[in-house]
Amino acid sequence: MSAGLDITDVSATAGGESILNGVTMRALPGSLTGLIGPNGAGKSTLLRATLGLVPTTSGTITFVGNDLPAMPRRNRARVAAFVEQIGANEAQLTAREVVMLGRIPFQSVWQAEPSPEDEQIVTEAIAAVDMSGFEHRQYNTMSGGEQQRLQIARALAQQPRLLLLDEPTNHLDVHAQLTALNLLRTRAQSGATVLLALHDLNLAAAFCDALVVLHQGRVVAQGAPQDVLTPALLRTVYNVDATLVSHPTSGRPMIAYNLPA
Ligand SMILES: Nc1ncnc2c1ncn2[C@@H]1O[C@H](COP(=O)(O)OP(=O)(O)OP(=O)(O)O)[C@@H](O)[C@H]1O
Repeated sequence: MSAGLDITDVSATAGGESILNGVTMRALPGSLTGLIGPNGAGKSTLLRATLGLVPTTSGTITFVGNDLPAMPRRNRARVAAFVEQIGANEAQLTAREVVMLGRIPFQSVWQAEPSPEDEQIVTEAIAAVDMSGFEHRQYNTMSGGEQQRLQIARALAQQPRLLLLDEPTNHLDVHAQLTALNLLRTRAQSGATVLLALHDLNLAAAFCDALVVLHQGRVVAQGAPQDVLTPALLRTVYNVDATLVSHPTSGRPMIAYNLPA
């Protein structure tokens, strides 16, 4: 058991097919852990299984030793936040109300209004994703990138010890991508365990402390980005020819891709 998220020998099926096959991985507090792998590898299924949203057929999933999928929903929501790939349909809510949803697990059932502390936390989360001017807009009138930033703010407002995000940089422009990943890194540095599925391997290499590679429902590599992102692995998993160089300022790996000749 670690002080973070431990996934041990987890398998899952859907529609009679094996989707996850003996997945064992760990995400530690203080670290940004990237979950990478091609379309259909099982990334979303693994994130959803972690929160008990899809059933598993074997294995254990614990956070700080507690069985996460088995936790009562409200208790789990006090510990773990999830940004799904496609945001939930909060059609009738304003942007601020969407972010306030992150405070619900902490509000008592007889509480009529959010507390001043809730309001403060929500204001800060909205500011952190550069959305302060949009608070009173209807969520369903907002662009994909604006909605994504608000979903990240909602998760931050939950002040989770475990933060799971499925493609959080989807729809974001380059500045917003860097802002979002920087925010997540800061949360990790303050002690949160952050696990995020990413398609952009250059962002994964630039920000993540550790990477877990899923391929056809199995973990095929995990470790530091510079150890995991090899041309051989990228060829096997993504079927691309990759050339690795160092980022001119950070020294982190950067990848140039080509289709195989
Ligand atoms: N309910 C289901 N019934 C049948 N197949 C499913 C179901 N849910 C997921 N799958 C299949 O499981 C596989 C893994 O899906 P998953 O969404 O976890 O992949 P992913 O790695 O997140 O992919 P992407 O990068 O495209 O988002 C896919 O082949 C998908 O079609």
